[in-house]
Amino acid sequence: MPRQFQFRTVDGVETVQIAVRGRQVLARPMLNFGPGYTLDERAALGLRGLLPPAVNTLTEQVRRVYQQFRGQPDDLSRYVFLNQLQDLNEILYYRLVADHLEEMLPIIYTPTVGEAIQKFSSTFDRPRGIYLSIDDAAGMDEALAAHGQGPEDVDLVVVTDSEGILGIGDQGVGGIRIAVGKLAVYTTAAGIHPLRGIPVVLDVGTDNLDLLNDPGYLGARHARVRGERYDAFVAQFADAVRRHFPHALLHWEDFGADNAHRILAAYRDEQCSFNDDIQGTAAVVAAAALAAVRAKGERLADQRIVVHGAGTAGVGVADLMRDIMVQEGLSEKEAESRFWGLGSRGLLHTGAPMRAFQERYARPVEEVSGWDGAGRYDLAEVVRQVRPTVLVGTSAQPGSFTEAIVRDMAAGCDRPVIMPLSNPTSRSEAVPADLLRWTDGRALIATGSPFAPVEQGGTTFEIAQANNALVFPGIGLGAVAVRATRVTDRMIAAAAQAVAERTSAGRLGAPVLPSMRQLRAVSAAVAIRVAEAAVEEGVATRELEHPLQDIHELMWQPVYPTVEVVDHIDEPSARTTEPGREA
Ligand SMILES: NC(=O)c1ccc[n+]([C@@H]2O[C@H](COP(=O)([O-])OP(=O)(O)OC[C@H]3O[C@@H](n4cnc5c(N)ncnc54)[C@H](O)[C@@H]3O)[C@@H](O)[C@H]2O)c1
Ligand SMILES: O=C(O)C[C@H](O)C(=O)O
Ligand SMILES: [Mg+2]
Repeated sequence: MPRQFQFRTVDGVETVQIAVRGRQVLARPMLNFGPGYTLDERAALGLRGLLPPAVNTLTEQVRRVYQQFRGQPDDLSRYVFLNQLQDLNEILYYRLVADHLEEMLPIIYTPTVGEAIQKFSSTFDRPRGIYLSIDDAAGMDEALAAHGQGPEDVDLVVVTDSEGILGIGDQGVGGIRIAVGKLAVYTTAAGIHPLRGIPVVLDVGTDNLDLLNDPGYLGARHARVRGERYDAFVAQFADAVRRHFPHALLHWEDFGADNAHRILAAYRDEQCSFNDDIQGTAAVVAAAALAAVRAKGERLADQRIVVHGAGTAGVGVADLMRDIMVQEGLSEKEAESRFWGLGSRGLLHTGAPMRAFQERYARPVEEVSGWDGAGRYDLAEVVRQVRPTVLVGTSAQPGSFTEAIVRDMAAGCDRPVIMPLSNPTSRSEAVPADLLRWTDGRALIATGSPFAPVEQGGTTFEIAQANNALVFPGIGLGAVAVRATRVTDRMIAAAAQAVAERTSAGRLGAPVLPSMRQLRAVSAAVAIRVAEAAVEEGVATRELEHPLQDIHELMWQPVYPTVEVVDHIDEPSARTTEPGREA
C-alpha cells in the first residue's frame, strides 16, 4: 500500500507530507490536528466543512482538553479519556501530558495503568499496537507487516507476555497497555517519535481464572502455554523483529520471573535488547542507593542489604549493586556476601530450594543454624539477625515492611535506607508517612509508585520515585542515537551513574533521586552517557559528533509540524535527520 503520509525533520524543522484527503486525514491520530488546521490547510486537504469554523492554536486546544480531563470522575475515567485523546489527536495528547506531567504521568502510567490493564476488556475501544497470539503463530509476519511501518521506520519495540504485570501478576491480553504506557513515557521523557515505537503483546493464554471466566475477556481463552512451544514462539518473535525492524531496540517488559531472566540471557548477546524490570530497575535503584549512602558519608560496599522479593527486579537490583561494590574494591564473593535475599519461602539459603537465577545470593546454611524459623526465615527474623542498613522491597506484598520490622531496622543504624519499590501503589511494602514516623524522620526513602511529600517535625520530605521510568527512556534514546547493536552492562551502569550525578540528597528531606518533573532533562543526560558507553563498548554503529546537541535534536517535541500537501509520498522513507556519521 502506498504511504499516506511521512514525517521528516530537516534542519530542526519537522514537516509532514500528507497524501490523503478529507476524513482520511482526520482518521489518523498523528494527522488529526482538529481545529488546529488553518483555513488554507483545510482547503488543500479537503477538510472544508469537516471541522467547526474556528481555528485554534495548540495552546487553546490544550486548555480545552485539560478542562475535559478535569471533568472526569475518577482515575480510570481519566485514563480512558487520555487513551481516547491519544487515538484522536496524538500530538495534542503528548502536548497535554508534557504540560501537566506530574498530574498525567500517574494516569497514563503507574499506578493507574495497572487498573486499566485489569479492566482492559471492559474499557477496550480502539486497538493500539500489535496483538500476537500463540494460536496464530503462522500469522506473525503478516501481523508485523500490517502495522504499516517499514524497516527504517522503527526505533523501539516494547513487548510483554503479561505474566508479571507490575505487582498484579498475570493479566493476559490486557498487558498490551503496559507496552503502550511505556512507549508513551519514551515519547514524553526522551522524545522518541510516536510513530517509531511499537507496543506488542504476546498472548500465550492466561492462568488468571477471573479472566478465563469473564465472558467479555478479549484474549486467548486457555491456560498459559509453557515449555518448548512458548520458547519457539518467543524465538520466532525475536527473529521477526530483527527481520522487520533491523534497527529496533527490543524492550522486554513484565515477563514472569523465570522467563524474564531466561529470555534476557538468551537474547542479550543476539540482538539489541534489554529487560526493563531487571536492568532498568537496577539502574534507577542503584542510583537511589548511591545517593542515599553518599548522604550518609558511606560507600555501597559498607552496607548490609536485604532484598525482600528476590525475583525479576530484586535480583537485577542486587546484581548491579554487587558490580558497583566490586568497583569500590570488594571481590565478587565479598560483594555477594553483603546481600540477603528473600523469596516466597523466606530467606534464600543453601538448605532450601530456590530458582536458578537466585542461587548466587543463597546464604550458607551454617549461618542460619541458630536462627528462629526451622529452615524458613521470614523478614522479621532476617532483619533481627542481619541488622540491615538497606532494605529493598520488590515482593509485591503490601504492608510487609511492618512497624515492628522497620523500628527494629532503625534501632540498628542511624539512617536506614528503605525502598518499597512494588507497584502499583496498592502493592507497596510500606507508605512513606509511616516509614518516616517509625524512624523519627531518619529513613532515606525511595518508592516505586508516586507519593506526595510528607510533613514531619517541621521538615518537608520529598519522596524519591525509584521507578525505571527515570532511566529506560534515556537507555532507549542513547541506544537508538548510536544505533547500538547490543545493550551492555556498562551501558546500564552508565545510566545509573547519570542519574546519581543529578541527585543531591545532602539536605534533610531532599529526595534521593531527581524528581519526575525533570524527566526530560534526566532522560537526555542518561541518553548521552548510554550512547558514550555504547561507543566505548564497541557496540555503536555510529558516533555522535556533538553528543548534547545531537541528543537534544533527536528528541521529538509535541508541536504541530509544517504541513506539505502532496499527491504521493516518495519512497524510501529513510530518516532525514542523521544524528551522527556512520562509524
Ligand atoms: N520501581 C520499579 O521501577 C519497579 C520495577 C520492576 C518491578 N517493580 C515491582 O516489584 C514487584 C515485583 O516485580 P517483579 O517483576 O520482580 O516480580 P517477580 O514475580 O519476578 O518477583 C517477585 C518476587 O517476590 C517474591 N515473593 C513473593 N511473596 C513473597 C513474600 N511473602 N516474601 C518475600 N518474597 C516474596 C517471589 O518469590 C518473587 O521472587 C512488583 O510489584 C513490581 O511492580 C518495581
Ligand atoms: O511499570 C512500572 O511502573 C515499573 C516497573 O516496570 C514495574 O513492573 O513495576
Ligand atoms: Mg515492569
